[in-house]
Amino acid sequence: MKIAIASDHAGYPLKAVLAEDLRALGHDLLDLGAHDATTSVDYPDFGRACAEKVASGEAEFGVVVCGSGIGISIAANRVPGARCALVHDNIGARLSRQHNDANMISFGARLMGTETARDALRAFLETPFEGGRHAARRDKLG
Ligand SMILES: O=C(CO)[C@H](O)[C@H](O)[C@H](O)COP(=O)(O)O
Repeated sequence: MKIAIASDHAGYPLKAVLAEDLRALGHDLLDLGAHDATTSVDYPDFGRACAEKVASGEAEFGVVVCGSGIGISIAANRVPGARCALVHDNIGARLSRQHNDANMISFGARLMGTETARDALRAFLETPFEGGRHAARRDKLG
């Protein structure tokens, strides 16, 4: 799958780990930065850039990371067509796909463990949207 990934400086260390996992799984990665943890950058720029790749169809899914996961998910969700879920664990990752058809996932690198994020990302990618009663609700998200 083509997957876009982005972070700010705070999210960079976790983004690097997740990007490596995605490559190892054979996904085609579009890495939109940031490219180091020391240069301070602004999460809205990276959340928007990633969401635009997903909304345009250039990427099937998007992964975004900042310190808390909050700011970069807010930025992503301001792009029409992006459904970015701020996820803290495996069950949230699964539900974001099953019920919300989320096409982006957001993590807080300063708030969650690396292994939990790795596990949640795998769960997100392997879980299908359930459709049914959830489809009309998803459509109402715009
Ligand atoms: O914006 C955020 C909160 O949603 C992110 O966690 C940022 O990564 C954080 O604010 C960056 O903070 P810093 O003190 O500039 O490193």
